[in-house]
Amino acid sequence: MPIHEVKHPLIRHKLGLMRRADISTKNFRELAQEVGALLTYEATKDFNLQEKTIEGWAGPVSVEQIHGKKVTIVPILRAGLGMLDGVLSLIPVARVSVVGQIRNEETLEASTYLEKLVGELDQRMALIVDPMLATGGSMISTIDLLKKAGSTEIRALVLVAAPEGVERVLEAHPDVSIYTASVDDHLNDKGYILPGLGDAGDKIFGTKQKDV
Ligand SMILES: O=P(O)(O)OC[C@H]1O[C@H](OP(=O)(O)OP(=O)(O)O)[C@H](O)[C@@H]1O
Ligand SMILES: O=c1cc[nH]c(=O)[nH]1
Ligand SMILES: [Mg+2]
Repeated sequence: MPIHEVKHPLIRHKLGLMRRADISTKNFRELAQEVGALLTYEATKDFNLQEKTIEGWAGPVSVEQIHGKKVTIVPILRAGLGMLDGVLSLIPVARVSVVGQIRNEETLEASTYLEKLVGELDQRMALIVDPMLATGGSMISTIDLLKKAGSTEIRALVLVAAPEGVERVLEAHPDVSIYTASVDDHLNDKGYILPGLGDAGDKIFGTKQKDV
């Protein structure tokens, strides 16, 4: 199923806390990382395991290890950095590929300003992280460039998604799975998600909130 709205009570509760208008930068940051980790838990639940015998405290013991899964985490700058540590807390050996996308606030078109990808993309699952999937432009542009660079297996982790954006992304890239804490109601006339979180980048970095 390409869209996974994760209904776990911890995620629902934490996302509810993030929606408060008066949330502090500190709390927003902490919760973005925590929900990022919980989405990672869900997005990796089909990873294959292989058995291995190791030396345990009482002799040889058979244990399970994740098999053959190299991962690159792809935070979309800026706001994606707000989830990166949460994902790394569960996949500490993952390589990080950084993509900068900025959305023109008038046209809502995304443009790429940084592309720093790790090697062997054809052998890695790419986990794109960005708190917000609004029109879908930033996500589509990121998936386009990852595929051009060799990625074949891509999953996207977003805190909140707009139905309009989900539809656009899945139309352009039906092979990509999206994991989100919520598919919200709709976009407003400025391309912001309602009820949404407001401007996630501004909340994470403590920059001035724009009039959304
Ligand atoms: O789905 P879209 O319509 O493309 O909108 C979503 C994008 O907009 C925000 O980033 P923004 O461009 O504000 O940059 P920032 O992360 O630096 O704040 C957000 O973090 C997503 O990347
Ligand atoms: O609702 C939105 C849409 C785009 N970017 C955000 O930070 N929030
Ligand atoms: Mg922003």
